[in-house]
Amino acid sequence: MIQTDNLTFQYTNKSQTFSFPKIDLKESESLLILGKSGIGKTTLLHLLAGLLRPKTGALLINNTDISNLSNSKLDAFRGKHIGLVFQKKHAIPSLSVFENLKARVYFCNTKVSDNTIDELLKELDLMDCKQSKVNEISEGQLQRLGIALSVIHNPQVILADEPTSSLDDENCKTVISLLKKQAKKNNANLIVITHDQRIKSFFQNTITL
Ligand SMILES: Nc1ncnc2c1ncn2[C@@H]1O[C@H](COP(=O)(O)OP(=O)(O)OP(=O)(O)O)[C@@H](O)[C@H]1O
Repeated sequence: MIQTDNLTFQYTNKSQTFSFPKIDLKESESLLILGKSGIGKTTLLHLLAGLLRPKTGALLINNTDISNLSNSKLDAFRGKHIGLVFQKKHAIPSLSVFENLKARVYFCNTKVSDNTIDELLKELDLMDCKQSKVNEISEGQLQRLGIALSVIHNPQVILADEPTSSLDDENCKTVISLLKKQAKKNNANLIVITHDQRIKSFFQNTITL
């Protein structure tokens, strides 16, 4: 469950203040946030992830106002409840696919069995490269590993920053379907930000910034 109200943000030493529209998502609802380059999509996503702090406004995730949490509580909250799919891939190149997932579980301070990791690898068609180093796998596999890393700890909120912009039509469809499937599994909220108009039809709720 995500609610925002009167959310504004200003980067240090910049005059522009961003004002974001209200968001009100019930359990398991998804949202597509569209908008042209530079309008503030990534900024909004980083606010929702607690990576930036709002200038004003409320930001509730599962009834916790994350804008009021201390840095350490926010880190713990993010580790437990939020899954981030970044534009830039965040896997560790020198580790294998499996080791990356084990490392993510460790850093999220949670417990996930090796069997559960295998299940996720099967769902995302990554079993063949389970023991491969990240710098030896294909772009598509890397994209799917990004999804696996963002959902391995069963977050209540999945936030994806431009997950499809560099993909062809078929892979674009696959990635959105996988994100939606992973969100559905946990009744999680899925929020995708993009300027990729191809994925509009996959979402009932959309906001254009
Ligand atoms: N760390 C930062 N410090 C200062 N200004 C920033 C910072 N990050 C982004 N900005 C500025 O804020 C504005 C919005 O950036 P943001 O990345 O949120 O846009 P966006 O809509 O996601 O763009 P794109 O679609 O190109 O990724 C831009 O003008 C950008 O230069």
